[in-house]
Amino acid sequence: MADKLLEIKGVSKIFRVGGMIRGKKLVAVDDVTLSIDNDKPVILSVVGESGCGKSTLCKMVLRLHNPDMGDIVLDGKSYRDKKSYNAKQFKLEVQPIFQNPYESFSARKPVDSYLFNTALRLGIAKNKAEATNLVDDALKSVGLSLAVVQGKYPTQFSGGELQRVSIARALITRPKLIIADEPVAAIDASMKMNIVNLFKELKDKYKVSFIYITHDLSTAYYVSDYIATLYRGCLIEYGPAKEIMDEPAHPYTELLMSAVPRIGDKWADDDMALPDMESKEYSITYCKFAPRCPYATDECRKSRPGETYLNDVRKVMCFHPLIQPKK
Ligand SMILES: Nc1ncnc2c1ncn2[C@@H]1O[C@H](COP(=O)(O)OP(=O)(O)OP(=O)(O)O)[C@@H](O)[C@H]1O
Repeated sequence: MADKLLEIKGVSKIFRVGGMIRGKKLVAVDDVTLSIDNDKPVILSVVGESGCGKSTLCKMVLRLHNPDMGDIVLDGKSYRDKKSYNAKQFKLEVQPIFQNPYESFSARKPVDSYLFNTALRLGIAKNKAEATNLVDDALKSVGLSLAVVQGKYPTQFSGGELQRVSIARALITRPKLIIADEPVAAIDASMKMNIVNLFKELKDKYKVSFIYITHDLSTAYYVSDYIATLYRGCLIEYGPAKEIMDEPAHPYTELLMSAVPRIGDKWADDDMALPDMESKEYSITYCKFAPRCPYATDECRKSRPGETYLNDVRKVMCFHPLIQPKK
C-alpha cells in the first residue's frame, strides 16, 4: 500500500472555448497539487464559487477528463501509465456520487436493480444470495433497507432518500475513495445535514475517504477534515478544516468565510461581492486574485505566488498571507 491514497501532482486542464478560429484557452484547473494519505480515511472538501474548477478537477480524478499537464497517482498507480490501468479495478476503488440523484437512475428501472447490477457485474457477489446480503447491508448503512427499496422506481423516493440509495450503490464496491460532486445541492435544506452526516459515519465504518465538492461552506466546515479552496482554477489554500475556518490565511478565503455562516446557504456570487467571471482572469499569469485583493502589491501583479507552508500540512498560495508560518 502506497503512503498516499491520492496524489494530484501539478495538474492542469485547459479547455478551448468559443470556436476554433476566434476561440480562447480557458485554464479551468491550473497547476493544482493536493494529496490524501492512505493511513486514515478523511473527508476533503473542495470549495469555491461556481466555475472555479471543482468539477473539472474531480472529473480528472474520475478519469472522465485527461489532465493536460501533471499527473494523478492513485494508491501508487500513475494515471499516465496506461498499461497498468484496469477499468474494473478502478471502478472498485473509486466511486462517484453526482449532484442530482434523479439523473443517476433511469425512471424506468427499479433502483435496486442498479445495486444488484453493481454487486454482480463487478464480481463483488458471486450469486444472487450474496448480492442480496451486500445490497441490504449497504442500504442499511444509509438508513434504508432492501425491504424498503425493492421494486421501487426513482420517482417514488424523495431527493434525499434517492441520494442515500446512490451512496449505498457507491459503497457496494467497498471503494477507497468516493467523489461526491455537490451531493446536497439538489436536496431539500432539511435533508442536507442528514446526507453530510452520513459521510462522517461511513468514513469510519467503511474506511473510505471522500472528496466532497461543494458551494456550501457551512456543511463543508461541519463534515471536513481538510479543505481545499480553489479560485479561478488555482488552489489558493489547503489545510485542516478547523484551522482554515477559524483563521483563514488567504484573503479570498477570508472573504468567503465572512459570507457564509448558516447550513444550507449557497455562495451566491452576489453575496461575495465578486463581479462576473471573465475568461481572461483564468489566463493571467500573476496572482489571479490580485485584481480584487485589498492587500495586493506590485509583486502580486507581476508573478504567481508559490506555496507557503504555515505548518506541516497547511499551505497557502499568497505573497502576503494573513497569518505567518510557524517557525
Ligand atoms: N467541457 C468543457 N468545455 C469548455 N469549458 C468547460 C468545460 N467544462 C468546464 N468548463 C469551464 O471550466 C471552468 C470550470 O468549470 P467547473 O465545472 O470545473 O467549475 P465548478 O467549480 O465545478 O463550477 P460549478 O460549481 O458551477 O459546478 C468554467 O469556466 C467552465 O465553464
